[in-house]
Amino acid sequence: MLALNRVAVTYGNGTQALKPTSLKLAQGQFVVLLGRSGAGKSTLIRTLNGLVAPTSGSIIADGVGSLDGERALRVHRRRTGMIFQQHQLIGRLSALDNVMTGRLGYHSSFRTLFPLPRSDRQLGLECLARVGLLDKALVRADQLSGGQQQRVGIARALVQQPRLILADEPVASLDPETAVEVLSQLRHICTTDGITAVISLHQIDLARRFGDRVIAMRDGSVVADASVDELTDQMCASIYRSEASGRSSQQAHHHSSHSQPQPVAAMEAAL
Ligand SMILES: Nc1ncnc2c1ncn2[C@@H]1O[C@H](COP(=O)(O)OP(=O)(O)OP(=O)(O)O)[C@@H](O)[C@H]1O
Repeated sequence: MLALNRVAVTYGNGTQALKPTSLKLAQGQFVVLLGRSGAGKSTLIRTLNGLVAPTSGSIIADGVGSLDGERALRVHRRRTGMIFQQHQLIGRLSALDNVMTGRLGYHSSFRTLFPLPRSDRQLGLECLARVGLLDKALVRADQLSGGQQQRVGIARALVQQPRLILADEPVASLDPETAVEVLSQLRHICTTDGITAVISLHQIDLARRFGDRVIAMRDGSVVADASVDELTDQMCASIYRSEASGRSSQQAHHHSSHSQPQPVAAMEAAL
């Protein structure tokens, strides 16, 4: 549903955060991005909904075409839900009102001066029900637990009726058990609705448990791209080892210099 054709990003300060990258994301695929801090995961995620414009290359989305066009980008953004590490909820608003902010893209700025239509509120309540928080609809967001706030974040993405969900380290600030709950819920919803998801995580066990496909990044490049079935126990163990003991940068540079991402073999060195 989304194709990146040699997309590269260089920020204003000269940092090349994403080297020319070509990827195809199938509709309904649950894709996990792994990589150390600074590898370029956030940049890739932000590029996928046009928050960061590619310096070169193009992104084509099914049904809207190239995201270079303003109209195409607007339509694509409307059907792309974002989930953030720190939820980015408005603390003094209720859970439901936070969810409803996800509908704003569907209305003109003039329309949003007035209460949103009843059908939108109904949809908001349904989305809260799907994340198990219907009973918290009227509770202020800042009175919810971290896990509940993140579930409100999921509901806010869902109310957009998205084709694509992008999540930048959505469970980084949650305890391990809550992280699993939140990811299970997200995974279940994406599978049920056929939503494509691109999610950055730092835990390989979660990547393995929830992803269909794992993409590892290093220094702005995709260095490994594998289906989750190709990830063996041995490889995961070696990834943990290299994470724990610090990795050989020489080895990493060797791999990142490949113009084509390597499959599983490179995953070990990638992280
Ligand atoms: N707005 C920006 N302006 C300049 N440089 C940036 C900007 N955002 C990110 N960078 C740089 O681009 C590189 C990739 O950063 P990015 O945030 O994409 O990595 P990441 O893999 O998401 O890291 P993390 O796991 O810490 O979020 C880093 O060197 C970072 O310092």
